[in-house]
Amino acid sequence: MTARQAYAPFIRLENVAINRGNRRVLSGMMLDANAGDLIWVRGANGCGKSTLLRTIAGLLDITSGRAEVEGRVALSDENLALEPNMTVGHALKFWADLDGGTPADCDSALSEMDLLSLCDVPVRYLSTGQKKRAGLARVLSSNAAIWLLDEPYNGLDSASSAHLDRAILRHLAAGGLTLLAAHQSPSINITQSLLLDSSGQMA
Ligand SMILES: Nc1ncnc2c1ncn2[C@@H]1O[C@H](COP(=O)(O)OP(=O)(O)OP(=O)(O)O)[C@@H](O)[C@H]1O
Repeated sequence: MTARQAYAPFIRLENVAINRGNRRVLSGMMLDANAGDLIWVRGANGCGKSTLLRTIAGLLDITSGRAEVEGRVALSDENLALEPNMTVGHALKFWADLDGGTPADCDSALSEMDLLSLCDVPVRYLSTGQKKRAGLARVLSSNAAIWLLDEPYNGLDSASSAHLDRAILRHLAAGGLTLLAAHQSPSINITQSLLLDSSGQMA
């Protein structure tokens, strides 16, 4: 959390259930996550990890239970959410502006995700790994207290993974909160893991 964020972030889920279409995808979700926490969300394909992150981001409604999210949220998932025709630099500054970040936040995120040399390249020309790094740079430059990272290491080379780890650690040390959905354990220390079984319940 930076000085610009007045309140400590938290996420509380109490017996949350989420339907998608006519199907119950998640049920019985409980979570109490606070500033400085790194929560690893894990489970088999289709168990509901992305659904959980998208719900906390406010993109999906809960069906029952109680969900409280305090703090600005930034989500990185398979949807890049950067305008394909803008250059990387402009696209990031556009979003940072909306998300409470500054041009300086953008420059440091571009540097951290090794994108400075691609600043003037249209987003649509980026490779898979470069797109992933650009999506993560959007989160890093957002000034959000809560980072929701869906499979953030997929497609990243080892240098970029190490940069991301450092950025997460700095975010946590500054009072941020991170939920990270991944099949592999993160290489940095987690606070707790949230294991979902194949029927979308906490295992
Ligand atoms: N729009 C939708 N309508 C109905 N069902 C959906 C919709 N989107 C996802 N689902 C279903 O919700 C379930 C959970 O999907 P989700 O993407 O959250 O899983 P996941 O754990 O992130 O999977 P993976 O590890 O493969 O990324 C899946 O069974 C999926 O088919």
